Amino acid sequence: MTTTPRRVLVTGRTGQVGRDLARAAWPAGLEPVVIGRETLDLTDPEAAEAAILGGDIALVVNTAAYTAVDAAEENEDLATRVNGDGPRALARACAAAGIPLIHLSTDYVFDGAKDGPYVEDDPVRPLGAYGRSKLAGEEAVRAECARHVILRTAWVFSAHGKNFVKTMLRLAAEKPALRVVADQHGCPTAAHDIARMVVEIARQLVLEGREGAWGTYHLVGAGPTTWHGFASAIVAAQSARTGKTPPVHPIATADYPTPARRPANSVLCTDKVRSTFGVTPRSWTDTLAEVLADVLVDAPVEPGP
Ligand SMILES: NC(=O)C1=CN([C@@H]2O[C@H](COP(=O)(O)OP(=O)(O)OC[C@H]3O[C@@H](n4cnc5c(N)ncnc54)[C@H](OP(=O)(O)O)[C@@H]3O)[C@@H](O)[C@H]2O)C=CC1
Ligand SMILES: Cc1cn([C@H]2C[C@H](O)[C@@H](COP(=O)(O)OP(=O)(O)O[C@H]3O[C@@H](C)C(=O)[C@@H](O)[C@H]3O)O2)c(=O)[nH]c1=O
Ligand SMILES: [Mg+2]
Repeated sequence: MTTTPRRVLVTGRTGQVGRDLARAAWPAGLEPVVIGRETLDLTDPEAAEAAILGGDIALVVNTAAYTAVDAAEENEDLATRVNGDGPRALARACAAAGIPLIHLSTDYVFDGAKDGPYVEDDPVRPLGAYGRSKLAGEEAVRAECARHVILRTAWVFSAHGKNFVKTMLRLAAEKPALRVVADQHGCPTAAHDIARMVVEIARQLVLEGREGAWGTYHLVGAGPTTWHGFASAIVAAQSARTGKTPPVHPIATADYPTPARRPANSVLCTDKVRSTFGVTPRSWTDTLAEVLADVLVDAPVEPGP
């Protein structure tokens, strides 16, 4: 006997996580419907209703967001409309349709002053406009849709889109040396690893009808590092292929001025998501190797002069 698969609406089709959710291995009972801005612009609350109500949807996964951290300082209104008001409209529509919402958030809701990994109920205090806008989204989701799973992830990388890995590959090809901050600690996370775990959580919520696990979870790659540590690993892997090894100099945050302030420590503890959903985030060193292989197949990085 076959049953009709349950439809899971995924936003952010062109984004890192949305793209990998489209490519992920979904169980037979779930059918991802991955949509982009042209179908659901998060700044249009009526679009959220239209996409969810009457769409025969069993779950929504919201990966779409305004993610330009520095630009958000000058565009906080737009960032807040996309990251705060957009999720509010989605959450309202989910509640009206009687379905749960998985919503992605960020380590940048924390101020970075904690000594040690952040747990889910640690106090939040974003340092910048992007973090404030994402915090507004978390609060709106909690207020509007009781059946929610908020997943805070961090330092997302993939072979596609804009991310730190792609930036470092480009700089390593162009520059004789790199300078990267060594006093900001966090957890690099591969988009395909997020996608794999989101699918498993979706399976439990929809196919097992799991109730009672609603709330906020940290979901990041295993193995804390610094941006300098991350950059060094990227460049080392790259130089094994190109034979070029530009040095990666550790610098202080003060020596790399940016419009947005970033947390000095945003290492997240993943015990809660592991014990609740039985998912195990993979080491970023392993997933980095997979992403680099993908980058080089898709768009070989030119060697520098
Ligand atoms: N990237 C990172 O390092 C981190 C990301 N996160 C969170 O994880 C989630 C996924 O991030 P990631 O995949 O990297 O994001 P990307 O920046 O790769 O993609 C963002 C997506 O959001 C879409 N989007 C932007 N504005 C709108 C809008 N007004 N209406 C509809 N869609 C819109 C973009 O569409 P378009 O192509 O049309 O612009 C794109 O598909 C986000 O919630 C983000 O805040 C959390 C921690 C780290
Ligand atoms: C390019 C470059 C950056 N840096 C620093 C700047 C900054 O402190 C750090 C990371 O820079 P990026 O701008 O790539 O990363 P950033 O945009 O801060 O990445 C963040 O994006 C949002 C969406 C999130 O939610 C966060 O989890 C996080 O992934 O590296 C250097 O030190 N040297 C360099 O050459
Ligand atoms: Mg950035």
